[in-house]
Amino acid sequence: MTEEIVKSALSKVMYPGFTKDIVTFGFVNNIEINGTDVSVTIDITSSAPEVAQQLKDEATAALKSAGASAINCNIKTPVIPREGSSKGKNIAPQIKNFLMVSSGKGGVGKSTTSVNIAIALAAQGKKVGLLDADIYGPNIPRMMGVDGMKPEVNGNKVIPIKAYGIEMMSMGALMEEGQALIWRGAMIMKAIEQFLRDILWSELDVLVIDMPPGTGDAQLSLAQAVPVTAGITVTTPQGVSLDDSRRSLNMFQKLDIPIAGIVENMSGFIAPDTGVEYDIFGKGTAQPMADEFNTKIIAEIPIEPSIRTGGDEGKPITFVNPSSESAKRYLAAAESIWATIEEVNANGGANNEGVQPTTPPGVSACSTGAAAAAPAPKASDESCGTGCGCH
Ligand SMILES: Nc1ncnc2c1ncn2[C@@H]1O[C@H](COP(=O)(O)OP(=O)(O)OP(=O)(O)O)[C@@H](O)[C@H]1O
Repeated sequence: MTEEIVKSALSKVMYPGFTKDIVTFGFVNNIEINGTDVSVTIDITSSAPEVAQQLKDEATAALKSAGASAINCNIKTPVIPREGSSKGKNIAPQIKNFLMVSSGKGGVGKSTTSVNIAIALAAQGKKVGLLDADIYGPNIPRMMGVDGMKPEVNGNKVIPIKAYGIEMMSMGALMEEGQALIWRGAMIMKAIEQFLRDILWSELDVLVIDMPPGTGDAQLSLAQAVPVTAGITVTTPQGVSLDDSRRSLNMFQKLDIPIAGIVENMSGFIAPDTGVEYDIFGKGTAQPMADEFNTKIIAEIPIEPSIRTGGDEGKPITFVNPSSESAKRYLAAAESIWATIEEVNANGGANNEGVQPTTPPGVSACSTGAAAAAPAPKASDESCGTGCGCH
């Protein structure tokens, strides 16, 4: 037996429900050969016992017909979070933690923050996904250097794009530009649910989610679909931005999302020639708001030209220049966020039971115009299909 023979045998084993084999998916690891004895580990993304059993049977049969005698086929499945580590509805249980990145208004640097925090968390050894749920202005693909790249679709699942060591998916990578601009209510809910259910995310330590600006349907849908472990809000130091950010923090409270802190972005300016820091929009002005919400400023990120060029060119500063002042601040913010996530989990985990739709007996929760117009759910459906979360 050789590694080539083993791989060729296993490449005949399709992943259940897909038209692609387990070798192409990259699920086959640790091939050990001793004469005709073969030991392999198959690392899968499903935690369903029947999938593991089917793969074990098919892989063992394939190896046997390729000439192996003693076969040890170890199927590794994702660890489902401990009972009690989070509560309520969770349509993406292979993801351990969810971090919602919000802002009161557009253009304050929410996507820039999401990208750099995601990269910082990955640099600190976490398995990270980055979901661009800013359906109205999906610019994460450009910032991650994968603009225009279409993800691979397999069956009815989409495989996340990989960049800078993290898994990424964006509405921008799935549809034509501007297509989502008129989306409202039920369509947004459906899109958010699909991002979580129909994307083949691996077993992640954390999914960083870049939300659309403001406090609307997308935020509510996300909070109802998964227990969000922590939320951060991004603001600039000007009073008008702070007012809007207050609404964001209020929303976290209403949705039972633990607040991990505030990123004050464009906080001062570091002159690239001298390194001297100047106040432009102000600096430290978010502190009273942090006190009001019993949270903290986890980073003051200055206006730095290389943050913008890094975004435009798809070269995030935290990856390409981790020793820069701004990158150090993103890394410190990521540490602080992780500490909050651990604290939340140590205290029973996130819980979205309180934000599920409540329905008086005999009345459908699908009471919005768009949802009411949707086809009636079949008895076997997991949900009514409108994403209203009523089942
Ligand atoms: N600290 C910073 N220094 C320099 N440029 C920055 C900084 N933060 C963000 N930018 C730039 O400001 C612009 C807006 O940032 P970004 O797209 O991250 O904002 P946003 O809040 O996600 O906007 P929207 O929600 O409207 O999509 C981008 O060109 C980005 O590169």
